Order: sequence, then C-alpha cells, then structure tokens
Amino acid sequence: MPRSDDYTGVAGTSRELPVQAAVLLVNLGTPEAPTAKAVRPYLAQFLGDRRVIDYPRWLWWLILHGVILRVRPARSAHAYQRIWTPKGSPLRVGSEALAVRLQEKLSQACREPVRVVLAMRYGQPSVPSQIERLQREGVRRLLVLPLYPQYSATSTGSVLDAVAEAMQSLRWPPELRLINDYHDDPAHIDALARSIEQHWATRGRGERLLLSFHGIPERYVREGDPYFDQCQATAGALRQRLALDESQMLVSFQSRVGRESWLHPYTDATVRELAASGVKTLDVACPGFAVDCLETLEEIAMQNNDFFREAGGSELRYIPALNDTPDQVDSLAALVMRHGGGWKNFAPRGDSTP
Ligand SMILES: C=CC1=C(C)c2cc3[nH]c(cc4nc(cc5[nH]c(cc1n2)c(C)c5CCC(=O)O)C(CCC(=O)O)=C4C)c(C)c3C=C
Ligand SMILES: [Fe+2]
Ligand SMILES: [Fe+2]
Repeated sequence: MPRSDDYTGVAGTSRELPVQAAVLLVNLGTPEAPTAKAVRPYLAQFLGDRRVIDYPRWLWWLILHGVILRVRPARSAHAYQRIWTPKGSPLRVGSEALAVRLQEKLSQACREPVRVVLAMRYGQPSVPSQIERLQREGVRRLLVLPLYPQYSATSTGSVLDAVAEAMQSLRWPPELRLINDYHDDPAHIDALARSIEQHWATRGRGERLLLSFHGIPERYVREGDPYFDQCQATAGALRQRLALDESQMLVSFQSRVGRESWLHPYTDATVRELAASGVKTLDVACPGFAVDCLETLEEIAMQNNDFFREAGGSELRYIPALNDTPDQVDSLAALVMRHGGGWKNFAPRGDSTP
C-alpha cells in the first residue's frame, strides 16, 4: 500500500486512492495428507472449535485428546485414502478450481478488477493469513462468502468468528460484508436442478431422489440454529423446480459424530430402508456441499452405496456437487455482485454511475 513517511499532514494534497475489493471464499478445510499424522492436527483444530462441539471445555478437552484423537485420525485417514487424488484432497482441489473460475467470471462481469482468494476454516491457508495478505495488497473492501449454502452456527457461524478474530489484529480493517447463506437463491436452486436433470438425461431416472445434507446435533436446532429449516427450504424449492411429488424425493442427514441425537432421518438408515422396501435404483444429491469432499465421495458414493446394495438395492448413483461448473460459477458471481451492491468494484461492466 502506498504510504508516506511524512506524517505532519500537508494540507490540500488531494488525490483519489483506488479502492480495491476482494472476495474471500471460505471452505471447511482438509488435512494436508491422507495419513493419521496429518489428520490429527486437522481434527484437533476442527473438533476443538466450540461452535462445532459446545461441551464444557475442560471435559471436552479430556475426551478429545484422551480418546477421540487417539482413535479417529487412523480411521479418517483410511477414508481419505479412498478419495485422495494425485493433486491432493478433493475438497482443496475443487475449492481452488472454483476460486480461479469465480475470479475469471468476476473479472469479465465487473466494472473493476476483483480479487478472489480461498481460505480454509481449519488448516491452511487460514482465514487470518489470507486476510492479512489481502490487507498487505491494499484491499479495502472484503466480501466473505462461506461455501455453505445453508447457515449453521457450526459452519458459517464459525467462519464469522474466524473473520472477526482476524479483524482484531488489524489497525485499519477493510469494509466488510458476509454472505450468511444462499439456501434459496433462485440461480443456485436452478443450478442444482440442472445438474440433477443432466444426471437423469445421461443415466436415466432412479426410482427415488434422496437429498442428503450434513447433519448437526438436534439440540443446536432447538437452541435456534436455522440450519434444519434452511435445508428443508432448499429441498422444497428444488422439488418444486423439478416438479416432483413428496413420494419421489426424500431428505436425510448424514455424517453423524458422537452419541447425541442428530437431525433425522439419518441417511444410512434411509438408504437401507429404501432398499429393503424394494427400491432398486436410488439417485443421491448432496445440496449442502458446494464442492465434493470426503463426506460425498466416500461416505455417500462408497459407504452408502455398500449399505444400499447389502440391503437389496442395485445401484446408488451419486450426483456430483456443483464444484467449478459454469452454473455454479455464474450463480455465485451473481450472488457476489448483488451483495457487493453499492461498492462500485462489483458494479456490472458498462455501468458508469459514480
Ligand atoms: C462433530 C461435529 C461436526 C459437526 C457439527 C459438523 C458440521 C458440519 N460439517 C460440514 C461440512 C463438512 N464436514 C466434513 C468433515 C467432517 N465433519 C466432522 C464433524 C462435524 N461436522 C468431522 C469429524 C469431519 C472429518 C472427517 C471425519 O473424520 O469423519 C467435510 C469434509 C472435509 C474433507 O476434508 O473433505 C465437510 C465439507 C457442514 C456443512 C456442517 C454443518 C452444517
Ligand atoms: Fe462436518
Ligand atoms: Fe463422514
């Protein structure tokens, strides 16, 4: 950032400084390698976040470090090994590709150049390190887009904490906007619907469509988390857009951890029940995940496929996340430009209002 060492204040030197803007895309984060050694610090940071698990700190610290972090890293590493790519973790590869495409799209669509950088809530590159980098580059307007279509305190709320904490160490923080959720954004719903229609066009329609969202403890919803309602709203909008009736499309919740009761119905139980009731082909989409990751590629496409077949089904067909498809890039670019309204950086190209 240009600066002067003369702080005496020479009156009348008026020159308009360019105001730079950036989008900070934030995803959950992922281990650096599919090994227990690399998974352990990732899980320690993730499961140590009180937004994710809110038990009294000392009690939870003992359970986490005394039990969970001795057992889970090896089990998780094994699951990561099943989906790891030559370029690394799918969540990282997919999120980076999305950031590149979004930057390209916004450069074409916006009146002034907009930077897009990716941060991970857990692991690297961290939220504070990316905010400090943008600050050094002179960015004065920051729009934060957590890659979670539905708001939950455990996901989006935690990103907000990390951003707020990073701001505390800045003498002159940038102007800030945060997109809370985009669960019912029509362009997003349309992008999801088109990906399902494309799947049907190439592979034929399964007998049922299951929408599986990441679960959270039911208690969090009772205490005011809007996540369940937003998942149901996404599902309802998608069902209408696809013209399906209630018997053709179901909603369930996956990835349960621990002993508390999580949101129902559980995905694994639903998949087994559908197979046992005679359903042979099942389409599964996971509209809560912007980018494919362990929870979609391993838990749904592999584990739940096994459950389905063991219970008598023939084929569970996983419909990929939107990832860096043009539909996702276009809908997120439009969302960003709407939320950046009033910041001329995000005004459409050709708009010349001052
Ligand atoms: C234990 C509590 C957990 C809560 C609450 C939770 C909420 C939540 N998570 C996502 C998105 C993702 N979670 C992912 C992995 C993952 N999730 C948990 C636990 C909770 N998640 C764990 C322990 C793990 C790690 C893997 C494992 O050991 O099983 C991922 C994938 C990460 C990857 O590297 O691919 C995503 C994405 C949301 C959206 C959410 C709340 C709505
Ligand atoms: Fe999770
Ligand atoms: Fe999982």
